[in-house]
Amino acid sequence: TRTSRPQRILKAVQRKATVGDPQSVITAIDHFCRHREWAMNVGDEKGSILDSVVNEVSPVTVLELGTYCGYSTVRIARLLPPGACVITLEFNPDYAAIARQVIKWSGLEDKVQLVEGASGDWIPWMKEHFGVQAFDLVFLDHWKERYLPDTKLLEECGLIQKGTVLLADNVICPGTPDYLEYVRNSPHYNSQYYRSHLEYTKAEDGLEKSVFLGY
Ligand SMILES: O=C(NCCCCCn1ccc2cnccc21)c1cc(-c2ccc(F)cc2)cc(O)c1O
Ligand SMILES: [Mg+2]
Repeated sequence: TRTSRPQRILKAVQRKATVGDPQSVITAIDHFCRHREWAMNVGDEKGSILDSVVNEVSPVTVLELGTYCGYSTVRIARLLPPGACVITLEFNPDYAAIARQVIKWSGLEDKVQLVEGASGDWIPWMKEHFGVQAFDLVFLDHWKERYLPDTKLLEECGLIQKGTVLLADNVICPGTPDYLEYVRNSPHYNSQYYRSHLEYTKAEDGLEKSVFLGY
């Protein structure tokens, strides 16, 4: 097919969603991915859990690892008060280009900083480049084998402090066994599993919420 799946998702947003209305962007993507083509957005069911964690944490600075088309970026940013922002990292330039347009359509570009690159390269520069002290919330949704090394890197860089909440997608499907073992057995984290389903399917998946307790 000439167009990519992210391009078709953007088309669905431009056809069905209202400019400046984040909820209509979310609804348009969920409808397209449930009824037309599956795609790896966190989706509506796990998305509601994400919403509740964002509301509970009321973060000022959020780090999202894995933007894809910007679906979860929009879900998070729409709940942030003025002055709060989400820094979202995307490795794939084609995904990033689509996400920028989806975020713009939702009218949330002032609350979002989209950065292109690999987590391992960017995390050590976050403090210096963005003037971030520590993140209040980190949403992990990128390469599943990078969840653990990047959590350790965030710790080493002082970007995780007492009270920082890590929320990880796909801890069952595709699965992140080494990450789960780490946060569930570490005395420095208080971890909780939110059982759900893989986006737009009946397969089990879930989110793991881990609160850093300090050293
Ligand atoms: O792979 C997934 N996501 C990651 C995509 C690539 C991220 C690349 N990337 C972005 C930022 C970044 C920074 N540094 C390095 C790399 C970086 C994913 C997969 C499934 C899935 C797929 C098939 C299936 F049969 C069942 C489930 C479901 C999900 O919800 C997912 O999230
Ligand atoms: Mg995911």
